[in-house]
Amino acid sequence: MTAPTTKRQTLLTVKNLTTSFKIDGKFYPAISEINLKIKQDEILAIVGESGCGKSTLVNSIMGLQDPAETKISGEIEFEGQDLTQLDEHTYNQIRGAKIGMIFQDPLSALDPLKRIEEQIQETLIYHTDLNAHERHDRVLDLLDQVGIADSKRTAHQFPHQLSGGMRQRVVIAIAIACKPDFIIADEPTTALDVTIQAQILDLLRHIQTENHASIILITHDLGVVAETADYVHVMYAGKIVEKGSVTQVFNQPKHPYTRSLLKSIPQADSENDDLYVIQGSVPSLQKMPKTGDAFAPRIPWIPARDHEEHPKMHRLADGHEVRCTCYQHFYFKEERDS
Ligand SMILES: Nc1ncnc2c1ncn2[C@@H]1O[C@H](COP(=O)(O)OP(=O)(O)OP(=O)(O)O)[C@@H](O)[C@H]1O
Repeated sequence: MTAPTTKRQTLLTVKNLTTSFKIDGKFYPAISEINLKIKQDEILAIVGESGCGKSTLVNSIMGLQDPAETKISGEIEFEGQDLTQLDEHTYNQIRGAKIGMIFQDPLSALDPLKRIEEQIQETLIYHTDLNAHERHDRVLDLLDQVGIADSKRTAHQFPHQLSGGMRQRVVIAIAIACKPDFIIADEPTTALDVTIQAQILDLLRHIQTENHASIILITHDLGVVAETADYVHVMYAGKIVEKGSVTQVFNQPKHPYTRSLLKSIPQADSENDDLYVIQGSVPSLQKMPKTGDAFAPRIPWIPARDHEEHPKMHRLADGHEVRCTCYQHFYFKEERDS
């Protein structure tokens, strides 16, 4: 983990971002009031369970949503440009060159009919002036960089001839081909075995240090956050409910959702192997309450008066913020019952 400093330059600033999807002719927000900053050389983890809006957030940053079905408001400032205002042509020049993307499932991210070399070369052809010879060298160099031992052989193979971990290394090679300042990794280890997961996380950390890249790491796994990130934003029902350094959030979690997530991580030294289960689920977009704390229905033993009607972010310490004042009154149900 990189020690947080305040001297680095801000690379990406998201201001008051809302992304809504059209469902049966009406727009419903999937994420709203999103404010975040990422500086050079930082790894920011976005964590939350399925449906809380993590992918919507990164797809909005990457401009990957269908404009006919999506409404975006707010600003996404990257290297002095507001990405929400870009046309498709300009976006294409940024994607791949300045922002690299690593997807969850390497198999669907790769073209099954093309050799690995051709797939890496495509990015180089689009974004660089390298000649064929230089591109070939760069492909081998990239495969070396992502820890593929026999780069010449792998360059010649098709995706189905590689293991899941090798395929994800290839996807990472494509993402870093043009040395982007910024990488978005959307659940990069979810489809992989536990031992391979650790290797891929090591690789991401290595790339961040070597290339001085900033990384947004999307995950539902707090273990991954603790291992890899400098900062963490916890999302619930389309909003950031807690943000801070990994140390702040892990040592002094405040929001009831963060505390529940942390309680769900199996403890190596605990005699109790049962996982803590947070009852309920993230509401669908049509059922999302317009006011009140969206997490309140999952902690019904906390009285309504302890939640804010329009929950705001509250500053707890430098960089550490929590949504809604309910954290001041929260306790786990078992604590009351015991
Ligand atoms: N194109 C779309 N049209 C309509 N609703 C959508 C669309 N994409 C996502 N949603 C809805 O937006 C909400 C957030 O989804 P999103 O995929 O961003 O969550 P997530 O946290 O990334 O979940 P997962 O971990 O399962 O990918 C969900 O309720 C989802 O059903």
